[in-house]
Amino acid sequence: MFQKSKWIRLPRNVAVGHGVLDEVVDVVDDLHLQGRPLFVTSPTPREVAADPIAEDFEAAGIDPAVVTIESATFDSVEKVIEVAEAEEVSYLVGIGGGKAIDIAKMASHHLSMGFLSIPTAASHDGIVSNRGSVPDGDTRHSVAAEPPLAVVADTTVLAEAPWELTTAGCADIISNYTAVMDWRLAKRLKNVEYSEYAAALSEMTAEILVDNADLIRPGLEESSWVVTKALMSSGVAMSIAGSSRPASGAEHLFSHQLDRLEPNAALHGHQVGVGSIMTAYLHGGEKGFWTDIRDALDSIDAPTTATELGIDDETVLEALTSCHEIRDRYTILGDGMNEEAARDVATKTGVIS
Ligand SMILES: NC(=O)c1ccc[n+]([C@@H]2O[C@H](COP(=O)([O-])OP(=O)(O)OC[C@H]3O[C@@H](n4cnc5c(N)ncnc54)[C@H](O)[C@@H]3O)[C@@H](O)[C@H]2O)c1
Ligand SMILES: O=P(O)(O)OC[C@@H](O)CO
Ligand SMILES: [Zn+2]
Repeated sequence: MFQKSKWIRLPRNVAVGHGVLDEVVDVVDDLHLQGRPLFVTSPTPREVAADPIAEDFEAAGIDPAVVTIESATFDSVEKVIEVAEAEEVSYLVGIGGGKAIDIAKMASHHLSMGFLSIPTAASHDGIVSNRGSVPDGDTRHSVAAEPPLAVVADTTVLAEAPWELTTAGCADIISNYTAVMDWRLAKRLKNVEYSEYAAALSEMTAEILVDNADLIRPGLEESSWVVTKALMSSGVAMSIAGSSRPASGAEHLFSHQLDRLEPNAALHGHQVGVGSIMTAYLHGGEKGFWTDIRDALDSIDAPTTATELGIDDETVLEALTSCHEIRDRYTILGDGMNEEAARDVATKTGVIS
């Protein structure tokens, strides 16, 4: 007897493009959200977007509360929850990079409140996803969180953000190739839950981005359009899967471990991109797919080596040999690489010299 069932939670409104930051009040109105919002932001995104949006709310007779967070930690989530309760707000708005949006969606989840996602950088594929990611003891990966009711992604703002944030978003998408390879491997070897739709969407998203690499150039608003659509599509793949599997495999384990070994050394997207070169090599052997991944990253100015990440070779090896332990997620790393094998893959792919 067929007994399978699931919920797929997706945003109702997605406003993307030139100048849509001016339409946040309209989006809220369209969702019939009442009461006071709490803006969850960080210092630069506050100046770039949260303050101008607050002025629009004030002009509409709504007085938003604002909380600025500095880091993606459980303390930040707690702080947001406390402010939300003290200020008696009705819904949350995450405005910023991946960290501000993650904190907002995790606090919303705890508070059972609606949440809007307003990215100020096309740097990560958590804009739409129902996942939130903060370090937790020895672990570092995303957990279930509130998906946004709406996304407002202004390509003017995203194009003005530092270029490396956009290249990080591209690399987060390019890493979908190896994430899906790991997912299929885990399905074959461990019979993990798998969605062909989510996997296909994730791969197609990476494919379209790579096919449009010529359009991805600094300061070009069309680049933000191309990259943001890919980031949202990848987030939808995660929501369909009900997990980050379509967008997170061993390359993400590697990045999460780097975050623990050397916090804030490089952007999330850049780290997963470099990880993806190495895990593609492990999947494909000496002459294979890994050069396509490296060349795709190179074509959009994303790092392809440890030096470009600003991380030393020994830290790369330590992350490679230990990252399989930080999460119960079967990947090409299996039960872990030894140091010799790690040095071999990192050297042969040119990640270390
Ligand atoms: N939940 C998910 O599904 C998911 C997916 C991918 C990544 N993530 C998480 O997202 C985080 C990475 O996101 P990130 O790379 O955006 O990091 P981040 O949020 O730290 O942003 C990087 C920097 O860019 C700044 N910034 C943002 N917009 C700017 C703008 N317009 N102008 C100038 N500076 C701006 C931020 O203030 C910050 O200093 C990681 O914690 C990662 O785990 C989550
Ligand atoms: O579940 P994790 O590994 O945090 O992945 C989420 C996101 O970074 C995928 O791009
Ligand atoms: Zn990611």
